[in-house]
Amino acid sequence: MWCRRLSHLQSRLQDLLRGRVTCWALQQPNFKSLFPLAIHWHHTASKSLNCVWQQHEDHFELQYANTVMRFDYVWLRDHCRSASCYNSKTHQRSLDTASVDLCIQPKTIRLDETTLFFTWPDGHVTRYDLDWLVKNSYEGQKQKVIQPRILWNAEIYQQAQVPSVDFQSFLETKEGLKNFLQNFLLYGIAFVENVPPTQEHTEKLAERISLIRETIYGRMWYFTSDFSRGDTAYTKLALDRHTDTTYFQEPCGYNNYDRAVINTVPYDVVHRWYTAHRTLTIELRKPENEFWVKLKPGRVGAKLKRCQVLFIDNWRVLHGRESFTGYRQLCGCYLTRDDVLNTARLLGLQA
Ligand SMILES: C[N+](C)(C)CCCC[C@H](N)C(=O)O
Ligand SMILES: O=C(O)CCC(=O)C(=O)O
Ligand SMILES: [Fe+2]
Repeated sequence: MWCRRLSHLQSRLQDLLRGRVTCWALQQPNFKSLFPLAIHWHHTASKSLNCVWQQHEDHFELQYANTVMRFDYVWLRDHCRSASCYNSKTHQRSLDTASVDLCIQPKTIRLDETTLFFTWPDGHVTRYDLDWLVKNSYEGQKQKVIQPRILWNAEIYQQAQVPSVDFQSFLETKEGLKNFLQNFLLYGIAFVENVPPTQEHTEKLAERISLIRETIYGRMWYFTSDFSRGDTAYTKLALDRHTDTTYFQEPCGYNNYDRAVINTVPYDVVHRWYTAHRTLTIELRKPENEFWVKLKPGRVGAKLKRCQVLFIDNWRVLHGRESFTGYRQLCGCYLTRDDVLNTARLLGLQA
């Protein structure tokens, strides 16, 4: 139902009379009864369509599917999907965006069934399906359900009883992989159980969902407290919660240990940063925000036992450890975010 405040319609009417609004397609017969003047409306679509548009000086306004959308004219020209503007095989734009006149306006706009046709001054015709416009408009995107995320603390996560996925099911079934990724996207961590405790099997798991990112620590890292690298990770010391590789141009996430000297901002901004850092750290160190996992050892003595693999989204969850004694070896790798999200999307998940 297109029901605007009367004052709004009157101001629109004044626009109309001043020639600023060039056309409407209105399917509300009762609309005319609001105004004494007879106004000529383009009834170019089936009555049930209920689609109204206005061509303003600097944008195109469309009301359809209970959404009021506003489109820039350069945008409407730039997103043309005609054969000369768009390669439908590669889904790539052929049109040179920089060639579009920034003051472009359509010469005519026509609605035929559910397609809007824009004819540009050079005669080029761009067609848009109404549903495509809703889906790809700024206003339509705002309504889109974004990937749900569950914010949790230790209690919430424990109570959620999030099931782990079995190694075999993860590797061999779409269902197992999808369930794992669904949990990973919802919580930012997810477990695979029953994994043979070898680097090869861990690598196989990782490659199931992503490319493995090679770094200065190697492709798959297999490390222990031998200080083979000049880093606390290669000791028995505790590690406070953190994320890794904050010193990379494409870090996994931020980390206090590795933070370099702050010398890019003046002292007063530095102090504001420390205050914000303190607020964050207090929150992060609240016991209720710590979820402790005792990773099952894959090897006890000479006996190999199946273990579990934990995947962490470094943009959502930090990791750390307690100090320990005895021999401990950890195997893992860094995954590329784009590829994890791509695998999730290929399985139909919102990521
Ligand atoms: C051992 N492993 C490769 C997993 C991590 C090494 C990370 C070292 C550094 N402190 C950082 O947080 O980036
Ligand atoms: O030893 C662990 O459990 C984690 C070590 C760590 O955080 C790291 O290597 O970055
Ligand atoms: Fe780490």
